[in-house]
Amino acid sequence: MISIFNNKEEIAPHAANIFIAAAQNAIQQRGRFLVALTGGSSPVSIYKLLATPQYKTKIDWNNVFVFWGDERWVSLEDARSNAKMSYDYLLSHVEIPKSNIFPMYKEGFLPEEYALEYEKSIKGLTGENGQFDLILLGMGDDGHTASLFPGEAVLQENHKWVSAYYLESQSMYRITLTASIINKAKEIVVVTFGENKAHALNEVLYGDYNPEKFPMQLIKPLDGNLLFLTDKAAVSG
Ligand SMILES: O=C(O)[C@H](O)[C@@H](O)[C@H](O)[C@H](O)COP(=O)(O)O
Repeated sequence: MISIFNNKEEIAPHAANIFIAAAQNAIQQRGRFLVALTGGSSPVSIYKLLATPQYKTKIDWNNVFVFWGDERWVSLEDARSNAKMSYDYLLSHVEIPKSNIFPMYKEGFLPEEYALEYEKSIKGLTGENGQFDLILLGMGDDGHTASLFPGEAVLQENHKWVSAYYLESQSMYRITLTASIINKAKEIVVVTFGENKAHALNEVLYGDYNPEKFPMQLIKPLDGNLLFLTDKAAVSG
């Protein structure tokens, strides 16, 4: 499903309300809310909103468990860290136990080793079913999502839930949830807007199936819901 807003400012309250509803339902039904956050610039206004008293008091943060969809393999203080961004705008402003937060980086680990650890951490909460209550994703201008980049071997990963690899084009390691675990989620919300996304979004939604070129096409929940939150500029292509 796709919801098209007039502009990006209208997206944030809608996304924040989806987050709150998903958290309240999950906590009511299963006693905890398991969410994967996204990096990029698109979620910033959503995180800021969730950190305001009006929104944050609607969630029992003690029962929220935070993971990420992907990460640049950089320290948690690095300006490129998705975890840092999420702390700066959201996690530092809510009463969430530190032990409920699972950044996709750990000092002293190799990225591939930590990918295995990260998968274990997810299994520790979900068991073998691997079901997140909510996964937030963004989409790059090239149609990548999380760190599922066009043409990379990780696109074919059907077994591992978490994978780390060296991304030549950015000269850095990336660590990412794979499509196989993302697609197990109850709810997947893709936040992407602006005219730069128009070409990729059009291909992802209406083009031929070619996930090697537009990896976002791999995101097809097995049993859950997929929602795109976008603006008019991104559907103008
Ligand atoms: O940057 C990241 O951490 C994510 O890996 C990436 O998938 C991101 O969501 C897109 O690149 C969109 O980024 P923008 O929201 O900045 O357009």
